[in-house]
Parts: sequence; structure tokens; C-alpha cells
Amino acid sequence: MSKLKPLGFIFLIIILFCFCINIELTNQINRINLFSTSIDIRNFEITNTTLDMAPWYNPILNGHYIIEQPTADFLLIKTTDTQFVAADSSKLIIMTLASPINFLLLCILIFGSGLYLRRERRKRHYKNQIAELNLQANSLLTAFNLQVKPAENPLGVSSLSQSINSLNTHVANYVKQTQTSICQDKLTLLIDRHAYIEHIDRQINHANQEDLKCALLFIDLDGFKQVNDSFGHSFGDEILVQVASRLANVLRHHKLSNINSANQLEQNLSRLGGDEFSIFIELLDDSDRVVEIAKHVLSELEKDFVLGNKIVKISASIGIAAYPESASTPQALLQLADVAMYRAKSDGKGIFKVYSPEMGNKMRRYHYLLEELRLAVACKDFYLSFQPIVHVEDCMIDYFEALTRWDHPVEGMIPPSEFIPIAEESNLILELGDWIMLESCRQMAAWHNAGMRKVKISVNVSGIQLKHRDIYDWIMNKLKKTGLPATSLMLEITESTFIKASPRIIKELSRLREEGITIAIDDFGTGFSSLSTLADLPIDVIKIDRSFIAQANKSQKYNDILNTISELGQKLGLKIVAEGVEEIGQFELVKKMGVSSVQGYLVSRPESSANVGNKVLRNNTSNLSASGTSAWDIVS
Ligand SMILES: Nc1nc2c(ncn2[C@@H]2O[C@H](COP(=O)(O)OP(=O)(O)OP(=O)(O)O)[C@@H](O)[C@H]2O)c(=O)[nH]1
Repeated sequence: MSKLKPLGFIFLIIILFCFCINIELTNQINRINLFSTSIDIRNFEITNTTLDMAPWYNPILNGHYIIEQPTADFLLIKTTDTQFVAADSSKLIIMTLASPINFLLLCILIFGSGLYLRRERRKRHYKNQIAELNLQANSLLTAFNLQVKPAENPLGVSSLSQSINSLNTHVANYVKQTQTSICQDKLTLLIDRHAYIEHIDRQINHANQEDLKCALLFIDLDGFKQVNDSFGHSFGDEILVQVASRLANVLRHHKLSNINSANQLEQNLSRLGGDEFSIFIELLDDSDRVVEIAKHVLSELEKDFVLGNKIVKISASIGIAAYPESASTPQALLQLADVAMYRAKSDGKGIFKVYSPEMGNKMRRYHYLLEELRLAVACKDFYLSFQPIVHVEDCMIDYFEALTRWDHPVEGMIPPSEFIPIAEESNLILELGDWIMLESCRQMAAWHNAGMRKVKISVNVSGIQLKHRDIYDWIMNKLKKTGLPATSLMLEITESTFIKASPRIIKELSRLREEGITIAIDDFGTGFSSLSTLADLPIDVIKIDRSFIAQANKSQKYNDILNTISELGQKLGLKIVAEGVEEIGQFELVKKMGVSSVQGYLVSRPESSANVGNKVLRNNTSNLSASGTSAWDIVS
């Protein structure tokens, strides 16, 4: 079709040209009639006008005729029906063509044709370019794996426009997806900490202008590590996804939702990382509302999590910080809510706490002590105290418990109950524990050499040490270094640590027992271990927690528990030690129950090694050399 167009154009031009020639020729003929000067004219008389001459000239020549002669062709020009004049047709034609109007027309036609052909060439060039672009677009579509409806003309403009549209949509979706995924947690699809902080920042600015109050909930799952350890990480992942969905429901229920119109993500709920989530309340018109929301979150998370055929129960601890009361920046709000959350954890877990400045002070002290502890551990700035544990029958020394003391140059004595948990959380306990074990063994080795052959030294070992040290090699190495016999060493491990101990740790403790080292379960009664598990643990001694001793004389229930533990221990062939005996009544009670040894202020406070030396070695030398131990005078 497109090829026919130029032909049609040329045909049109030819017709136009002929038409013009015809007009001009007629003009010329008319001029011949009138002036007939320059042309050889002869008069003809023809009665019969039906001349047998080229009939198709007729319409062009307007009723005149061309006569072919041997010398030249003549045009018979009809003047009347029977009168003709003859003109030399070739001359006539030359004159016709040479007329200015025809020349001008010819020029216009040539110029027009030139323009037309140029335009056609350009069109062809563009078409080729579009075809080339189409090929490139198609290869892009294939690379992006995009399907486009086949076009009528696959190399035409409409196909190109279709491809470009499709690529355009793809790029727009890609940009949207990229922007969304940048700020989204991959597992739960909630916004991440970074996007959440930006959102809170905007909300706080708004609240500041409008004089509004906001609040932030910091939610941390309790014991989530246990879930991972027991069921595997992918199971843990599923729980996290379900937690996110339950929190989103709470948000909707309390109409706290705020969906970002650009990426369609909820902005008031975030997974901050690990098992930590946060909810932001943009408008807190009533402080009871935050409490109501926190309680709702806790109750939602306490419901059973069902995964396949497994049912898991978890809980969460929540810290709450409010704007503007607690803090005025997103980071500070999160930090203080985190502090409050830690308080909720330390107060028993599964609860919520609203931040108060007193909590902040505690946090600051924590960080201060952590830094001081680092220095103290590096400088070995501690000393040991020794508390005797005596047999109830004769008050002879059974063993000494080594207790670490930290005399801070500015703060004074810092109790172990304050610095040991910090040392454990920061793993500084590993280095500190090395020093404690070495010093305890060294001291006991000295006393052993001085005659205290039946007395043991008891050293506390934390769960962190059991986990990170190869405990068998570690202990045997210390004994070798100090020369202390294995039978003179006792290790105290808390009940809660025993519950969590891996089979590897239990095996290593059994090997130490085989070497002659005594293993005691410390703070017994506080870790909720089932009594039946006692039979399987590699232990020799049960140390009953001081809380039972303190209650036993006042409460029949505690009295019964104490009795049961004591009886069970005796049946299992374990030695029972009562901790925290402070009164003579308690001493008498535990003695009656069959407890074999006691520890507590009634017997002695922890003493320095010098005092122990004075008391045992100087005053009771004869007793010591005969028995390998000495009576601890409890009245002195
Ligand atoms: N399955 C899974 N676990 C994760 C992910 N991110 C972090 N965790 C685990 O979550 C646990 C978080 O532990 P913590 O919060 O420190 O401890 P916890 O056991 O919850 O104890 P408390 O918080 O003191 O109650 C760790 O064991 C992490 O390995 C995750 O994306 N998926």
C-alpha cells in the first residue's frame, strides 16, 4: 500500500502536466488562428472530418487533428466545421513546452517531487529506527521476563509504545518494591527500626506543634532463646510471624493503625530486631489507655501458639515510655522504654512497666559499674573472703566457700549480688572466674599444706563459665598449677544452671566427679527442678536456699518442704547443707531434720584468709594435726 503512494503521486503529476500542456497547446493554437505568423500554415479544406487519425489525441487536441507527413507532422486546426489550417506540430509543441507557465509548472513539479521523495526517504529512515528500537525494547522485555500482548505490526510505533508502557510499569513497580523492601523486615514484613524511628520523629514533631501526648511500648518476648533451642530456628521464625500478626490485630482493635499511603505498610508497629517489637501510640488522650493496650498485648501473646502439632506458650515483657514526660526524641523514647522493659524482666517477666527516672538511674549505674568492672578485672582488683561451713554435730569445719569481694576506690564495697550479674551479662565472668578459681585453689593448697587436709574449698561456677570453658580441662589445669588435690575442691553450681546444662556439660562434670571433685547444687529450691531429676545429676551435695531456712520456723508449709528435701537427699545418699542459718532455732531445726552441715552468720560471716589462718591454724594446731580439720568456735 505504502509503495503505491509515490506512484499515485507521480501519476497525478503527469496528469496535471498533461492538463497544463493541453491548456497551453490550446492557447498556442488559438494564437495561431489569430496571428499565424511564425508557423507554416496552409489551408485545408476537408469535407469529411472523420479522419482516421490517432483518436486518443482528440480530447487532448480539442477537436483538432494531427496529420502525419513524410517531412513533418502537422496539426490540422479546425477553424470551421469544414475549414482547417495546418501547423507544424513539433514546432507547436516546442513552443508549448517553452512557454513560461509550463516551465514554471515543471520547476514546481520537480521541486515538489524532490520534497516529496525526501520526505518519503525520511519516513523510511524513521521506520527503520523504530524497528531497531522495537528490537531493543523486545530484548529488554525478555530480559525482565515480561509478557506483552503481540501487536499488529511488531516493528511499528504502537508496538514500541506498548513495550515502553510495559517497561514503564515494571520500573515503577520495581522502584516501589525497592523502596518498600528497604524499610521492611524480611521475616515479619513489619517496618524495621530505621523506618520506625523516622515515623516516630514525624509524629513527635506533629505532637509538639499540636501539644499532644504519645507513648511507645517496647515488647520483648520472654525466653525466646529457649523456643529456638528446643524447636529450631525456623519454628522460632514462625512464632515471630504470628507475634507480628497478633500485634497488628491489637493495633486494629484499639484503632492505632497508621498505614503509609506510598508503601501500604503499618507505621505504628515495628520489629526492632530479634524478638523485640514496638508499638507507637500517636495520640494518648488518657494514660489509662496505654495500660489497657499493654495488658491486651500481654494477654494476646500468652495465648497458645499452634504450629503443626506443636503448642507453645510464651510471654512478653513490656516497657512503656511517654512523650513528652519521659523523653522527647525517638531514640530516647526507645531507650527509656527498653530500660522499663528490663525492669519488667527483672521483676519476673510477663508484665509491663512504665518508665520512671529511678529506672534510668539504675541503668546509668549499671553502665557505670560495667566500665568500672572492666578496669577492675583487668587489674585483678578483687580479693577473696572465706565463709566456713561446719558439721552440725560437732561444728568441725566441713569446707570454706570462697566469696569474691570488690572494694571500689570510690564506691566502697560493692556487693557480689550487684556486680556478679553484670559480670555474667558482659561475659567478664570468664576472666574474673579464672582469677577466682586460681586464687581459691592457691589459698586452699596453702591451708592443705598447713594441715587442713579434710577441709575443702568451694568455688561458685556460673552457667556462662560452663558454657564457654571446657570445664574438665579448665579445672584440672588449675589444680595442676596450684598443687591442690582434687578431693579438696568443691564446685557450686546453681539449680537454675543445672536445669539448662547441656549433656556435654553434665558429662564433663561427671568426669570431674570421677577425679574426686565434689559437686554441689546451690540455691536448691529456687530453680523449680523436678526432684526426680536429682537422681540423674552428677552431684554430691544439696545446698538448700536460705529462703527456705528463713521461713521454716514460721511456716509449716516451708517446714514440710525442708523436711521432704532433707529426706530425699538422704535417701539419694546426698549430703544436705543448709544455707543462711542465722539463729540457734534454725540450727536446731535443721539438725533435727538430718541436715549434715550449716552455713550462715550463726556460724561465721565470711572471713579474710588471715583471720581464717589465725583462727584455725594458730588456735587449734593440735586438733588440726589429729583430725585434718578444726572446730569452728561459733560463739567467738
Ligand atoms: N527464630 C529466630 N530467632 C531469632 C531471630 N533473631 C534473633 N533470634 C533469637 O532470639 C533470641 C533472643 O534472645 P534474648 O531476647 O536475648 O533472650 P530470651 O531467651 O528471649 O530471654 P529474655 O529476653 O531474657 O526473656 C536469641 O536466641 C536470638 O538468637 C530470628 O530472626 N529468628
